[in-house]
Amino acid sequence: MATIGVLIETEDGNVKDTNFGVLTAARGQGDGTIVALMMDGSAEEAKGSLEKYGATKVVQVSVDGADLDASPDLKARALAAAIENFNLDVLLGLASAQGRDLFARLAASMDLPLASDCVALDLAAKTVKKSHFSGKTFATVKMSGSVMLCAVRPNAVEAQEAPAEAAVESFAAAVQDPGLVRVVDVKKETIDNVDLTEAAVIVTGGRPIASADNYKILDECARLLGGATGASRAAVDAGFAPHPMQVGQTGKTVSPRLYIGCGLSGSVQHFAGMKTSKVIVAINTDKDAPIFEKCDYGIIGDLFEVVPVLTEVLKEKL
Ligand SMILES: Cc1cc2nc3c(=O)[nH]c(=O)nc-3n(C[C@H](O)[C@H](O)[C@H](O)COP(=O)(O)OP(=O)(O)OC[C@H]3O[C@@H](n4cnc5c(N)ncnc54)[C@H](O)[C@@H]3O)c2cc1C
Repeated sequence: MATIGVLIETEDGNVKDTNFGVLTAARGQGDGTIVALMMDGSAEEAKGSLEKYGATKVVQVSVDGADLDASPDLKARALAAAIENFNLDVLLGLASAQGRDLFARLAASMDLPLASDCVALDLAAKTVKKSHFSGKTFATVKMSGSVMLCAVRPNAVEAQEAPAEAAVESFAAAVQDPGLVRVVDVKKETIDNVDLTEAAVIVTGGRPIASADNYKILDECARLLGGATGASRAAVDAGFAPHPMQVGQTGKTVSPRLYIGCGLSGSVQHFAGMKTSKVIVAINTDKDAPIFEKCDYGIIGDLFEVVPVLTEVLKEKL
């Protein structure tokens, strides 16, 4: 039976909600020990939320006197030391920008197999299902090696609570910084939006949105649902939205619980980025639009009429 580690990501010191789906994926797949590894934030503060989703140990990983955020290689080395110290058979984490970077360094430094963008896992069989070719296909991949490294697509596994008792520990890794790369500055996206790749709800506007200002109609609806606003490439190319909002083959890959597409034709390139959404709702004036073949619920109507009504209803109900 495997001992499973989960690398926890935080934002502004708080545990991101998307970690809970990864903890859920880890549960029931090993010997019952789930080690949550934290390299930022506070293990003491995170304990309550992590044990609610099944973590049995929460470990603060550090390197004496070092700023791990400034050296991605040092961070990977510290994580490698933690894997060895806690005898992990598997390490799971988020396939976020940070997770993809760190897991790739870890796999290279430890010469271990890595599967990124996983949407389903069978750790006993050492297989994972992962997205391939911009989401056009899914591959089931068999992994070998002493430790499996898997980065899981945010929201791909639905978070389910399973309360456990977690002990908190500290682990100071005795590792050296190879000094190859140093982060000197970090610039965050300036758009006032929840991170698209981790949002549980996304309201996306296509070409007919017609102006940057009109996105406010979608923003209001998305905010009420605690979600983010996205855009199609046609809308981005027309200058109505910045590229960080683009969903699709050449934009972001997302997997929210609810995806509301407003004025999207349903192109394969757009679907490449959002087809693993749990529920897809389409609003389109054309009853023959291809998107109606691919959605769970379709509304034939003008987004400028439908979305404001939806927003008013949400205001009443929420
Ligand atoms: C290599 C490559 C990569 C690409 N990558 C991406 C990508 O990452 N993301 C992406 O989105 N696209 C991508 N594209 C572009 C893609 O092929 C489509 O052109 C694009 O997705 C179309 O955007 P759209 O659905 O917003 O616009 P349109 O195709 O113009 O569709 C608009 C839809 O809105 C409906 N409509 C019109 N008015 C209203 C209204 N008032 N209310 C409701 N519905 C209305 C219309 O009936 C129509 O179905 C890529 C293309 C290529 C070749």
